[in-house]
Amino acid sequence: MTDTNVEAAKRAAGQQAVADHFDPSASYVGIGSGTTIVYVVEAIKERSTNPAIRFVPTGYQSRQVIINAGLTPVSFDALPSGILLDVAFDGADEVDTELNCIKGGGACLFQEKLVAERAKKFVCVADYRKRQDRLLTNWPTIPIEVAPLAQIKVQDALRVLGSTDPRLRTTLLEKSGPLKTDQDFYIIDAKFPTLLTRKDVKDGKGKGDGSDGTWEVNTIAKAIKGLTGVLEVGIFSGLDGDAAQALRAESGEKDAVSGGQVPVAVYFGMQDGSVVVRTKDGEH
Ligand SMILES: O=C(CO)[C@H](O)[C@H](O)COP(=O)(O)O
Repeated sequence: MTDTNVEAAKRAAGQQAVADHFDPSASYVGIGSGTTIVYVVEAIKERSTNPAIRFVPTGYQSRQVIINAGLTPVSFDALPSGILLDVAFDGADEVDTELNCIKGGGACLFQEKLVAERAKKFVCVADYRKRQDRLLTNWPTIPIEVAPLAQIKVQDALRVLGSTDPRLRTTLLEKSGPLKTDQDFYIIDAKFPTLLTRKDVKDGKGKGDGSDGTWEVNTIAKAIKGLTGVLEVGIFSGLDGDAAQALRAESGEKDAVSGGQVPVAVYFGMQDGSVVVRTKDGEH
């Protein structure tokens, strides 16, 4: 499989996700980070001539993609209180059957989570390599954003939770030192065994609470998020869904369907040119 096929898969997924979920009369649209989101923006640009739409970026790269497409960015902290985004699109590093995602391969997980939770619906777009039954199947690590001062302390705590190799992410030119996020924090990439879904735990495949060496997605996300020094964890799961739903209820949104961090749909571009859509009801 060549890179050209992977890029074609990303483009096909982006086109279909935008056709299904982008409304040209939208007011606010979230734009995630990475290489796949570029095709989402390309598809939006093909459809929209509405200059009133404001696009909310999830970091520096995302903002550049919006500007380069001739669209108008608005910073997350400039959004009026109580306003929800009509939709947020983003990529993912891996997705399981319960639509939990690993994100942060591009170090933008904190702002990506803010934007996803603020949207009436969160839609993910990815290529076939990201389509798995469980997290940490093909993607090796959980990205975690930490305060520089707490880096070593958090790495020690991750080892206690069972991470075999929690590594500080460096820049591509390793000699330049640790990679800094848009918040000027560090990223630790923590290796863990493949994560169980809620269904796996119900089916008795493991306790999922770390006591037998297995972790369920939401449980490990909560454990890592609870470590002092951690700004955010690159697991997008049902964790904050209730809070997000409460925010939507408060704003009186009737069409709110997202579970917060968990996408309503994930579009996977496949090797044969087709697109598989995964939702909570299965795949089609
Ligand atoms: O979470 C992210 C950045 O932090 C990206 O959305 C994720 O890494 C997917 O990137 P790509 O589309 O390049 O595969």
